[in-house]
Amino acid sequence: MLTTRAPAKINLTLHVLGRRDDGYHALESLVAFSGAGDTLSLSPGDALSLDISGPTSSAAGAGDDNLVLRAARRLAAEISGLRLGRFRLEKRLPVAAGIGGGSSDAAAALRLLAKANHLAPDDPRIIEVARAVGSDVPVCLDPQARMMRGAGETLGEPIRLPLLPAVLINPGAPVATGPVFAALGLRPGASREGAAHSDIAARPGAEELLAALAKGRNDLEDAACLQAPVIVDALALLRGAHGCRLARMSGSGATCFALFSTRRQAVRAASVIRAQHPGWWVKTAVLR
Ligand SMILES: C[C@](O)(CO)[C@H](O)COP(=O)(O)OP(=O)(O)OC[C@H]1O[C@@H](n2ccc(N)nc2=O)[C@H](O)[C@@H]1O
Ligand SMILES: Nc1ncnc2c1ncn2[C@@H]1O[C@H](COP(=O)(O)OP(=O)(O)OP(=O)(O)O)[C@@H](O)[C@H]1O
Repeated sequence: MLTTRAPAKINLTLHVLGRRDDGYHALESLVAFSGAGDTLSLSPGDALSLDISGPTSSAAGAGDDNLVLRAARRLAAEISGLRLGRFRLEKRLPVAAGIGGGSSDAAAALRLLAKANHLAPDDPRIIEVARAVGSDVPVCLDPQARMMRGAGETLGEPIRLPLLPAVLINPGAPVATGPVFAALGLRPGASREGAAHSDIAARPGAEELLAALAKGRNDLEDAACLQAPVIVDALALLRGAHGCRLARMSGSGATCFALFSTRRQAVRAASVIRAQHPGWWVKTAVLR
């Protein structure tokens, strides 16, 4: 049996530069990954199936449209004779949460199928299938911090992040990605004003990175807050936490993250928020 982790994707910045003629939005985003994630295993075989368990399995669904199965079927359509098998997904990440849980699961499925079939992880057919399954899937194929551009298909070199103790919180309101982009009201072909994204060094120091992040933003935050006003409360809680250096929403929401100087501050903030909101998903993480 082959096993891999499907870590949460965090958009440390997310700038929307405009809307392309194909309807997708042109982005610039510094993406990082957290230790929190799902676990996916594959017992290689001829028939394709998926068993799913874990606290958020019912929200993700085990049907044919699960992104694990969609990715596997698409790769099988590309590569005749592809060895498939029985996937087991332990689903822990909140669903429709702005942290790319489904995308990370799809990318994990492609990594496992590559291994089971002795394909290079960067085989062009795998990359093509990743793009077709979802905008966030390519960046999740090799989950390391990097810049993501275009609609998600253009990836920079890995960035070695400094130690960044973080807290991730999800207040439990699912947010669908399409309507949040649509709420920006951009016509195809439109471009947007806004400060350019700061350059990020290959190995930034902590203060250097925090200064670059402070100049950035998440352009989907306002639209997501209108759909799920509880995000405003989540951000306020993080910003008020002792030692919080920066708090922002990830992706199209509703998960928000905060960065701290020390792990102790992050642990303390998480336990305070957990006590105030026992129903929320609250995790400490080190971003990479
Ligand atoms: C917001 C992000 O999570 C940031 O990383 C991604 O851009 C979204 O990635 P995703 O959830 O994998 O998105 P997809 O499943 O490809 O697209 C969902 C919907 O979001 C919109 N969409 C997505 C990506 C993009 N660059 N522009 C868009 O307008 C499209 O309406 C699309 O129908
Ligand atoms: N394995 C999966 N895990 C989570 N959601 C899945 C999965 N397969 C299919 N889905 C469906 O995909 C949709 C998006 O879920 P996901 O958790 O990936 O959203 P997200 O965190 O907002 O993603 P992104 O940050 O990429 O926009 C949900 O409506 C869900 O039902």
